[in-house]
Amino acid sequence: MKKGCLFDLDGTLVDSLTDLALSTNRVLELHHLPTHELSCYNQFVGNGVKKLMERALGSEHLDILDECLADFHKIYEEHCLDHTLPYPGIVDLLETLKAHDIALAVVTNKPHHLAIKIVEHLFPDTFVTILGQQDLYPIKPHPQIVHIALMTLKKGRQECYFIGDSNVDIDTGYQADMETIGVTWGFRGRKELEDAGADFVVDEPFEIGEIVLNDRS
Ligand SMILES: O=C(O)COP(=O)(O)O
Repeated sequence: MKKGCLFDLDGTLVDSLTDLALSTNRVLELHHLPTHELSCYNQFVGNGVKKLMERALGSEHLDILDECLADFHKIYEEHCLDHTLPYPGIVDLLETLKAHDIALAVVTNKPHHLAIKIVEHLFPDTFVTILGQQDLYPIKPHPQIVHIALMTLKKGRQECYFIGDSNVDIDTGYQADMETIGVTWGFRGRKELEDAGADFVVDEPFEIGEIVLNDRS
């Protein structure tokens, strides 16, 4: 049986799209630029805040990227828990996994301090470690952040699943030589996860529990 799960955050554990989109659109408004529909942000999120802002600005406005990033950090820090909630079934799943002594970690491209703020608020005392984007290591899909999480969990890569909603997550798990579970309720959907080569693709959180607890490897 597997002994640990490494979870992506945005689009996997929590639906954070509205807060990310509203904060980014607020930055665009401050700079008198056109805003984007909420649905566009499904594709903008996943490679960290810098990439999110680059995508929202478009290639013709990258000269103001640093300014916009500073504005985003201020606005999003204040609003990151306005609408952000766990997806239905996630809290039950995490409780089931914990009850079976599965060690849990969050591995996200969201800025580290905000990942901690959101996860500790929505899932207190649930995760052994929460790792977000910081200058100490590259963002996903580079596997270094996974190696740090596994060391903290004191688990080997074959003992854990990497679970996420995007090709970045599946690629991260692949590069770390782990089995991967793609989730379809997040920002990207089944096709992207299958194309990325996910070992499993699930439509409901409880299915993760079934895969992890029935694992015979
Ligand atoms: O900020 C992002 O790019 C999204 O972070 P994620 O790794 O939790 O999907």
